[in-house]
Amino acid sequence: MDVVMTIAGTDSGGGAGIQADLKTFQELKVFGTSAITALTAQNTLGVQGIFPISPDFVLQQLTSVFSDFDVKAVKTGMLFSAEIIEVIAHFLQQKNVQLVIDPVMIAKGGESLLQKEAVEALKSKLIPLATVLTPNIPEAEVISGIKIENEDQMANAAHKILQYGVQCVVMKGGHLHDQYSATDKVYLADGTTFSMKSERIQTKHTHGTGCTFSAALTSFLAKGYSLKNAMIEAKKFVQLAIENPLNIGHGHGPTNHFAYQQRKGQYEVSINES
Ligand SMILES: Nc1ncnc2c1ncn2[C@@H]1O[C@H](COP(=O)(O)OP(=O)(O)O)[C@@H](O)[C@H]1O
Ligand SMILES: Cc1ncc(COP(=O)(O)OP(=O)(O)O)c(N)n1
Repeated sequence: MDVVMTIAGTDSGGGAGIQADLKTFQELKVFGTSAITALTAQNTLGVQGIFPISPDFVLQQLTSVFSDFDVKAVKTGMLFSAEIIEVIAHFLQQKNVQLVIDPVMIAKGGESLLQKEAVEALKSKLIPLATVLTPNIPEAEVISGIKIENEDQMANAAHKILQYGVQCVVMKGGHLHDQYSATDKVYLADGTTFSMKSERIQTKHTHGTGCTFSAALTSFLAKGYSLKNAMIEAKKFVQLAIENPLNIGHGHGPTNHFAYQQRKGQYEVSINES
């Protein structure tokens, strides 16, 4: 059994964060472990409270898991502070794992999940260790310092981020103003690029899509898929999760982690090489 880990914050409402990651791991038949960076009191309407965990205790969780399991791949989500990022980066730089970083900054309701002064630590300490970085458009703007309104700016931002030392950047297109499609663009350090296009689902139930995508990507990497195939299957996982909503909660509801196993044979992501 392949062992994976999520280093992230909790979501008491179960749609994002640690809960979304573990549900995704379970559906993809990898063994999920975790190190929790912060507790959030959260539901589909927003984040009502944040209780950060001390950096020492984050380290204790990492040490417990790694001293016992052969962890193949790790993903990070909500990291909250520079101090927590520094502890994680110091720990992971001594480990031989594939690392997926979802640079979570702001929740859908506008609440900050990463302190502003932590962005520098993310850029200088953690991103250089990553196999893949999966920013949404606003996160890519903060990390690169480039405003993104068109494809050229997207490419410029991705190439600037690649210079921080990460091997691959996936610019997630959920926030792009495209009525018909949700296109994620993938930029690799070797200069190759491809895009993954799917139909844009008209729904408000997209809470936790970024967490779910990065957890699925981490699972497929742990199972030995190539970077490209892991990316394509992760996109399929999140598309089916959005397309088959659970319709629970009174706000932006969670996605459906069960749908991939039920319907994966019925859906293909459209790939465009360039
Ligand atoms: N309405 C939608 N229809 C289909 N796919 C979507 C939709 N919204 C987001 N996605 C997909 O969900 C994933 C997460 O994207 P995004 O919303 O940009 O990230 P985040 O949740 O981090 O803000 C991406 O693969 C994106 O293309
Ligand atoms: C604890 C926690 N982690 C991450 C997020 C953000 O999740 P994301 O997948 O980006 O989804 P939305 O915030 O856009 O719904 C979160 N809310 N909580």
